[in-house]
Amino acid sequence: MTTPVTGETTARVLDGKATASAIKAELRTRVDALRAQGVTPGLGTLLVGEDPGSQWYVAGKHRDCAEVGIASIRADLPGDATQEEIEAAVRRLNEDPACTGFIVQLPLPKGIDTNRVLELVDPGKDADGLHPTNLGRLVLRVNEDIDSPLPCTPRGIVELIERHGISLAGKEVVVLGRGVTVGRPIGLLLTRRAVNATVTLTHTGTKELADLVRRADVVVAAAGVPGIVTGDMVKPGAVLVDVGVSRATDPETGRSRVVGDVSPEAAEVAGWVSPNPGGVGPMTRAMLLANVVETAERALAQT
Ligand SMILES: Nc1nc2c(c(=O)[nH]1)N[C@@H](CN(C=O)c1ccc(C(=O)N[C@@H](CCC(=O)O)C(=O)O)cc1)CN2
Repeated sequence: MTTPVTGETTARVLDGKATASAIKAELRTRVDALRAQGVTPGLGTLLVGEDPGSQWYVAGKHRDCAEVGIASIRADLPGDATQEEIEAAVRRLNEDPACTGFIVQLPLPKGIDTNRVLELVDPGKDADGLHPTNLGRLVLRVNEDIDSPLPCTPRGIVELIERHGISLAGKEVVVLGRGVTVGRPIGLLLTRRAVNATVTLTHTGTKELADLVRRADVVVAAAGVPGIVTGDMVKPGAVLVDVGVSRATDPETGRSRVVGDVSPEAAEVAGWVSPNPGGVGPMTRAMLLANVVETAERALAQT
């Protein structure tokens, strides 16, 4: 038997913007302490191509860095950059002492071997927590502290839920989507002893999706399918975390807007819901900063 997280009919908001702001204020203090000891954390970004979304995300990451006192290093390559040119840029960031952590903005252009690029990143500088070594630690360290970066979006989702006073221990979580940045790693994080949730990972081959979602105390919707979580699929009081980022033109304004995986009716049945935008996105950005600060703190502790 599972218990709904709340019994209310009007969903409360998992406010990612406010939570991210609070985390950034905490990080600012930690960055000041590092700088006082002669260490300036520096985030590098590698952006390939001119995709407007990716450009916007990367610009946001550098604005966030400025806010908390982290230095910024940008490496931008044109959309027709070759595999070799991209790999050379990764090597330069690996070797740059000013860059204490960096990310390769995803997706990379078609034809580029993304796994080969990500595997070249120095695991000690992997600010996204997506290097096989760091993902491997997440697999292996079920019960101990993990002294390496965690994937930003999964970590942000757990923080967002827990900082709203919701315990995940013993909860049934259904995840929609098996992508590398969210769906696959979040189960590893949620099933660590410190969190202790029970997780079902669903994907395009899953049968009876609606029945599985209906049992869930917490739904993490990262399928990238607009409105895939409908009202009839949601247990009253459940926690809905909307990770989907699809784009649609607003019929009233003619402007492009974000459409999530959670339909508006589903949000009415839930106990808690993350707005989209304003939920998981700001938390992803805050967790990237946390990874950079923690890497610098660990390096200082080892000197
Ligand atoms: N190397 C990585 N690439 C990508 C990641 C990632 O974590 N690492 N995730 C996404 C993009 N992403 C960060 O890079 C990201 C997406 C969205 C947001 C965000 O704050 N979104 C806003 C809304 C923005 C809008 O209106 O379009 C929000 O949710 O409020 C931040 C980061 C893929 N690539």
